[in-house]
Amino acid sequence: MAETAAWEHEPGGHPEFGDVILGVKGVTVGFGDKLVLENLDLEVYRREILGFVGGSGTGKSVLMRAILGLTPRRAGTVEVFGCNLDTASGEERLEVERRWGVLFQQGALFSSLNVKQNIKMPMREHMRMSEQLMDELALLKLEMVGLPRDAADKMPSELSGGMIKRASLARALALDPDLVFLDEPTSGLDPIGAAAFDRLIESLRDTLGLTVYMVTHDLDSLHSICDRIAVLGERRVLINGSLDEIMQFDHPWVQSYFKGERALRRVD
Ligand SMILES: Nc1ncnc2c1ncn2[C@@H]1O[C@H](COP(=O)(O)OP(=O)(O)OP(=O)(O)O)[C@@H](O)[C@H]1O
Repeated sequence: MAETAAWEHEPGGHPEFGDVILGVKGVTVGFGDKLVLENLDLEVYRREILGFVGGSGTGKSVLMRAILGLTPRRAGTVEVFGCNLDTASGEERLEVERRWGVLFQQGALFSSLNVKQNIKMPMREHMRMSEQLMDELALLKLEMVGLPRDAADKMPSELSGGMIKRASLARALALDPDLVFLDEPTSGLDPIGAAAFDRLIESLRDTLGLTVYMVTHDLDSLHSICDRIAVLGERRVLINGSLDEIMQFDHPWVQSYFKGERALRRVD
């Protein structure tokens, strides 16, 4: 894993969870005359699994893309590993990018590359390594996410939905990141596949010390692996806290989401 910067050991983190790995302050994003996010604040702490929820179209993906620098912000700052992404030099920004991995909603594997080539892409982009070393590392990542070796030579079109998610996660882990962004990692998986994927995320957090930012609609994931939940609504984070704290929060969307018919039908 990459070395941690000195600032990360400085005091000032969350009393329960630890240092701030991702700090979003006053972020505003809009398209034309429509504001999607306004003056939004959010912190993500070291080694936690943060579940990020909100109604459809509230801006969860937009926020993730704004943090990653793929969608422009109209205001606000984003600090990752203590590095302000607006004032960072090109080299500092690259260093931050080497320390995060991203799993996009549809997996977003390159359809013309096989699984191994997909996993090697970030290595090729960011590191200078021999082809043989990249091959070996790619196979290691496959093993980490529970895919068989022979998946390496398969094209994305030959994979099941669950295998695509795992292959995409293997690519997100290619550079041994400290922070991973997961956009609806269990969507499209059957309940058994989704539960297995949850366990995988949790065990990677435990063994690799990852910090996980996970956009999800999956009530089971929120219940079973998230340490903290943030709820997006009305263009900002309405509340963040433990599941119990969120469930006490008197807001119509929160109440119907966490205590509605589907929530009550969940079997623990
Ligand atoms: N590039 C864009 N141009 C214009 N509008 C956009 C763009 N990207 C997103 N939006 C709008 O921003 C709003 C938030 O979209 P976003 O995809 O972030 O929602 P979401 O919370 O992730 O929804 P879901 O849970 O359904 O995936 C939507 O109204 C969407 O149409």
